[in-house]
Amino acid sequence: MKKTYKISRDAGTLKPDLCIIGAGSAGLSVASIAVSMGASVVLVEKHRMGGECLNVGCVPSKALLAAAHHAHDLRQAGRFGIGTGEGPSVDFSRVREHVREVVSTIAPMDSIERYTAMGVQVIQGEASFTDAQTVSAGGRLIKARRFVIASGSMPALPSTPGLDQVPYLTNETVFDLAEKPEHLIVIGGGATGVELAQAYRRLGSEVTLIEAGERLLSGEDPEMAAVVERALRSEGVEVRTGCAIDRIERRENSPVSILLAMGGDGIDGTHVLIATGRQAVTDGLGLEAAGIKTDRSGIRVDQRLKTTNSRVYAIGDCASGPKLGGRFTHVANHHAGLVIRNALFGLPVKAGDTPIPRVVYTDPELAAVGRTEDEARAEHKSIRILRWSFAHNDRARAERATSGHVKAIVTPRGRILGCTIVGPRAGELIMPWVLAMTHGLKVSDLAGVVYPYPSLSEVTKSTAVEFLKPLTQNPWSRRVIGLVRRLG
Ligand SMILES: Cc1cc2nc3c(=O)[nH]c(=O)nc-3n(C[C@H](O)[C@H](O)[C@H](O)COP(=O)(O)OP(=O)(O)OC[C@H]3O[C@@H](n4cnc5c(N)ncnc54)[C@H](O)[C@@H]3O)c2cc1C
Ligand SMILES: NC(=O)c1ccc[n+]([C@@H]2O[C@H](COP(=O)([O-])OP(=O)(O)OC[C@H]3O[C@@H](n4cnc5c(N)ncnc54)[C@H](O)[C@@H]3O)[C@@H](O)[C@H]2O)c1
Repeated sequence: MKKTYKISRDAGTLKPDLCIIGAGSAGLSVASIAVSMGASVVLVEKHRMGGECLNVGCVPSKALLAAAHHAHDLRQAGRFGIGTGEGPSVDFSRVREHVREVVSTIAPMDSIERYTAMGVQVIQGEASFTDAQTVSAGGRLIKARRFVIASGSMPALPSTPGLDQVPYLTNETVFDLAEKPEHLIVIGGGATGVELAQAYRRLGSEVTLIEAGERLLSGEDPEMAAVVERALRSEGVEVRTGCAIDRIERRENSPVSILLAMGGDGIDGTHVLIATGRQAVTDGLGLEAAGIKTDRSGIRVDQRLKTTNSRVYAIGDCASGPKLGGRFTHVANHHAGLVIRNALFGLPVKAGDTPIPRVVYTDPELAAVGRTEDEARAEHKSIRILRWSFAHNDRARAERATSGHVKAIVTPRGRILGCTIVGPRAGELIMPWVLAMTHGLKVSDLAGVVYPYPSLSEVTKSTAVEFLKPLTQNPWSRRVIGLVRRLG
């Protein structure tokens, strides 16, 4: 389709409606929506189109997990009467090929060619503010009506003594492994650490997972995260929580050895993966020249996602502010929509207004939206907890995947405050709860919908019906039944 706008040029200076820095999930979303609405857009990327999610984050990690789950299923096949002899044989270089193929089948969606064809002007190079209204990139100056910084995040390395003396992996390098790590030590028990620990264990590595805090997945409901932790342990992942690392060193027979502050012999491994969190990418952006302030978590934004320079927004992983929703691709995409509304149409927006789901793609998966039990108790005098176990779901029984349960938190009047699901396909099953919370539906609304039998989705109904049970025990209902009986 022919575009009706032109990027105005003034002695080589580009003057688009929007200049976006970073072509990861956040930047690409803003670019594609803005250009489809008729805005002129310049998009600057210094490294790979698609950013972290496509190249070194969500996509390769889920592809690796898919391979690992297949290996696991083969080991479990005997329970279904299927013989697999010696169990799976894992060819790591072919697993890496599979991961690369998945990335490369999605890559064209994020490519320079596709965005250029849409009408976006893509500049390859590092973008840097030269003053409050100008960015320099790829030898061009850009004076946009509005700027969007979507520069993402990178691994935050711990200051552990000795780390710089050993070869270590991060999410930026781990997917390049072509050989099985005989003993992988994963440092950090957040989503990255637990997903990759399970993936490598299922692919046949010995895995030790070291977490400084008292438990894995510290942001999630403790009893639900414990189900994931138990699953990891039962598969043979050595989980060490509450462990402060004193130093890392290379020993004669071990490329990496972790020495704990509590003493002991140390943990010897062949590889170490650092999964200790993220830090926003802010270096090289020239933020000071543009009057843009940062804090420890990233580029400071208000609820409209505006930085301390009102022409400039920051979104996705690089942004820092209350209630932004966490570092997820779907949050980056959601921020993109908010910026479009505010920057192009002048409409009021407020980040934090929308319930944001989060999913850890282990087996069992853990998915959550809204408050955990502790958070709800801190805010509300009275709450009700509704539970339903996958052990009571016929489809889960048929598939022999009965570990886990749904835990919903509601007010006494049935307003949904939060829900966490740990169990098979929890990431899909969380959606009715997200929909209900987004549109202010009550838990009784979820009970009043017909669900197909036998489906996992029936756990939603079963959980919601728990809310109605006390009503059915009300003496009034017995009286009404008695009255109707007497009427014939
Ligand atoms: C192992 C792992 C698994 C994950 N799995 C999931 C998942 O399953 N689901 C989920 O929702 N999230 C997941 N995430 C998080 C998700 O990857 C991020 O939240 C998401 O990629 C953030 O997108 P973004 O656009 O903000 O940043 P990025 O994708 O990091 O993009 C930023 C881009 O900006 C570019 N850039 C930076 N500075 C400049 C500059 N000065 N000039 C030009 N370009 C610049 C960078 O090169 C980069 O391409 C995962 C993360 C990891 C590490
Ligand atoms: N499925 C998903 O959506 C998914 C998957 C992976 C990552 N992500 C996102 O990426 C972001 C980063 O996740 P992450 O897991 O890398 O980081 P994280 O910050 O969520 O977890 C890091 C963990 O490392 C621990 N830690 C820090 N320093 C340590 C040390 N020296 N020794 C031992 N433990 C230490 C912390 O206590 C914490 O539990 C998160 O926002 C997450 O939401 C999402």
